[in-house]
Amino acid sequence: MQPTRVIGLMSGTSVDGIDTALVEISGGDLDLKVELLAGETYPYSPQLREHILGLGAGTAMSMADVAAIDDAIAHNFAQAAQHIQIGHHRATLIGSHGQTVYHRPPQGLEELGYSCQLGRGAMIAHLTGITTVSNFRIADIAAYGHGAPLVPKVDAYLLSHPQEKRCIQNIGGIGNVTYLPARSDDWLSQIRGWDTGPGNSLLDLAVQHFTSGTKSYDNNGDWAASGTPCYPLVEQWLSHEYFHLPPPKSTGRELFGITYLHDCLQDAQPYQLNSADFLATITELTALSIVHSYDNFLPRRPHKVILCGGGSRNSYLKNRLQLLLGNVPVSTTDEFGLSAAFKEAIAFAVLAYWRNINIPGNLPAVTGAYQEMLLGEIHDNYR
Ligand SMILES: Nc1ncnc2c1ncn2[C@@H]1O[C@H](COP(=O)(O)OP(=O)(O)OP(=O)(O)O)[C@@H](O)[C@H]1O
Ligand SMILES: CC(=O)N[C@H]1[C@@H]2OC[C@@H](O2)[C@@H](O)[C@@H]1O[C@H](C)C(=O)O
Repeated sequence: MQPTRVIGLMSGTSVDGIDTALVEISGGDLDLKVELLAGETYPYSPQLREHILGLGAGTAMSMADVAAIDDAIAHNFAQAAQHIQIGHHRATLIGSHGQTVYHRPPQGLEELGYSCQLGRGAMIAHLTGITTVSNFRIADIAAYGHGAPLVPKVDAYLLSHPQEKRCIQNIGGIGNVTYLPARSDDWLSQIRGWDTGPGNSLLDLAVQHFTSGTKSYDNNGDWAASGTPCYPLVEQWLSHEYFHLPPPKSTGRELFGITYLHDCLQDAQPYQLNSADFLATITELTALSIVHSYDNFLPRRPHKVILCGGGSRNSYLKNRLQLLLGNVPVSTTDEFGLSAAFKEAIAFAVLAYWRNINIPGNLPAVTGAYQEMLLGEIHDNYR
């Protein structure tokens, strides 16, 4: 059978731009094959980024303003899908995650979760003339799940190993892990995954704070590497209840966003840290929150930790993780043939492909849903 050409579109909690992957997919789950033909990140304009961040952070705006942001995101996503196809045969399917602007985890059985991604799939289908699957999280949430993380099942089929236990650690704005036991008869039910807490969100906000917005992130982690972590502060911050909550769990900028950063800056005042020390301290919080969550919530440490997401390019953070994990080697998915920068976009292409052939996309043991669900709403090509 001919492989299906699919575009994956994703803009994550860093709101830095639209990660776009053009892939060829064949097989189902166990025989899944994915080849990346092209990958590109198309940045948002500074104004649109500001509006999206403002909306997420609770800036008061009218419904008309929200509609304009929603439309602008859909147009940008459609444009990204058009651009990525230049020089290639046309895709027949798009999987669009959209732009998360709000995420509320469920509260037991009392209150379902709520997760809002803007950039309507129907608009993208209309503008591109390509059938588009979008709104992936709602079906899992309706089944009492968190609606996140959704990438673990894709990780399972692309990165699991017959003998090794692996942790696939995404470091985006928020961090999330997929724990993959060695592939055996009942391995799928033993996969775990959760949001570990802050990835780059606090680091990025701190860099913007110290540079009055002239820099948006700590390139390579060089600035943090020139400072020294303040461990009493790291300990204090690690006592936050999120880090002690057992999975399934998910979070977002609602918790680890600007208000959290302001609290951290206030906590740091008595220690009179300079900016480098503060960044080193936030980096240490990120690294330790990841490693502690493995120690607290996994049956045992994995054989390998494999990083992806923009934070995998932060050498200082990567080195700190390696030091804390001792003899467990830390690498990136690039070394396993899967682009660390585009893995999430690729995953939403796969989830759309699965939706189209009626393969469920969530793992109930990860999201907490009571059953497997078909993820995503299909918007036909209206042309
Ligand atoms: N060279 C680099 N050095 C240090 N950090 C980097 C580098 N490149 C990217 N980053 C970090 O990665 C972030 C973007 O990561 P990514 O695109 O994976 O996040 P996201 O997909 O928006 O988030 P999420 O996975 O939470 O949805 C940037 O905001 C920056 O903090
Ligand atoms: C609501 C939302 O967009 N959550 C994202 C976010 O970014 C990282 C972490 O928090 C993750 O759980 C999730 O995304 C990935 C793609 C997922 O669903 O697997």
